[in-house]
Formats: sequence, C-alpha cells, structure tokens
Amino acid sequence: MGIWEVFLNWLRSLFFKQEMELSLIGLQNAGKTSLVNVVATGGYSEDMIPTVGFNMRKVTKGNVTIKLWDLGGQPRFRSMWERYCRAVSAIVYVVDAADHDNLSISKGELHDLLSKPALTGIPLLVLGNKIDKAGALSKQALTDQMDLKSIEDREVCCFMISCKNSTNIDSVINWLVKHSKSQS
Ligand SMILES: Nc1nc2c(ncn2[C@@H]2O[C@H](COP(=O)(O)OP(=O)(O)OP(=O)(O)O)[C@@H](O)[C@H]2O)c(=O)[nH]1
Ligand SMILES: [Mg+2]
Repeated sequence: MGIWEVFLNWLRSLFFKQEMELSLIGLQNAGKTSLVNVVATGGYSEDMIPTVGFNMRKVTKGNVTIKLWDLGGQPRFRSMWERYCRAVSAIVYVVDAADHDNLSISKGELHDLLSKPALTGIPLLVLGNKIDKAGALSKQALTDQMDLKSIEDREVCCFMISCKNSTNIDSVINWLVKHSKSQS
C-alpha cells in the first residue's frame, strides 16, 4: 500500500466511523457472555461465570464501534432488561436452541419484553445458539417455537449459531455492522 492510499484510508476511517449500542438479552446459560467473548476476541470457554447484573463491553469491527450491554439472564435480573434496551439500535436475543425445557419460558420473556411501549420498533436479532449440540432445533423449528412470525412492529432476523465452533458468527457481525450503517 502506498503512502497516499494509507492516508486516504485514514481519512475514510475518520469520516465513516460509526457507533452503535446493542443489548444482549436471553435466559441464563443461553450463551450471551460467550457470544461477546467470541465476537471480541474469538475466545470460547466452557467454564463461564453467570453474569451478575450486567457488563458493558466495547468492540470495534472495521469502522464500527459496538457498545454491548451484556445482561444477566437469571430471573432476578430480568426486570432490568427493558431499561437497558431503551436506547439501543438493536436488541440481540440469545436462545439455547438445545434446551427444549426452557424454550417456552424464553419465548414468554421475549414477547413480554417486546410488549413494552418504550421498545416499539427497535430491530430484533434472534440467535439460536449451541447448534453444535445434538438435538438443537432447526431455524424453522426455533422460529415456530419462539413465535417470531407474530412480531410485526419491527424488523426481525434470526440466525442459528455456535459460539463453541464459531459457526455463523461472521453473519452476526455483518448484520450488526450493516445495521449500524443504515441507522446513521
Ligand atoms: N455446547 C455449547 N455450549 C455453549 C455455547 N455457547 C455457550 N455455551 C456454554 O453455555 C454456558 C453458559 O454460557 P454463558 O455465556 O455464561 O451464558 P449467559 O447467557 O451469559 O448466562 P448468564 O450470564 O447467566 O445470563 C457455558 O458453559 C458456555 O460454555 C455453544 O455454542 N455450544
Ligand atoms: Mg452472561
């Protein structure tokens, strides 16, 4: 790369810098913190500590700086989800696609959250995680069981991912980055 090109790239990065804010929501053990780690550093660990309250992480992808609110999914933290979703460009809802027992609770919590008037219209990205596990649902089955088709007041997108194997993480990042551009 010539010096001129380097200079132009630097200028471009100054002008096209984007910022976006996201909230990661979902039941405990869904894999929210694992997703943050995989997106930020590519690292994955089996040995995770449940998030107490919330954590904030900033991740830069190209020209986009993403501020991530990683919220605790245990029942005692769910009442604060709404507060951390009010100012965001998108809500990322993580579901353990292999945990059939908790799907209806996850669906209930999602639809409860989306019913809050302050959150009307905020785009939703639903991620079915842990597809490396035997018995994980297909995208169609997850869409049906989470009743995603009934959500009509916002843009909804769904990907099936594995934080463990880094499956489809690039699609998630692309969606987020594209989304931040359409917002500005
Ligand atoms: N097999 C498999 N396990 C995963 C995957 N992603 C996360 N896990 C495991 O799921 C467990 C919970 O992950 P966390 O990222 O802590 O879940 P969380 O949603 O942040 O949970 P809370 O902070 O309590 O809300 C950990 O043991 C992870 O290793 C995956 O893609 N595949
Ligand atoms: Mg966590």
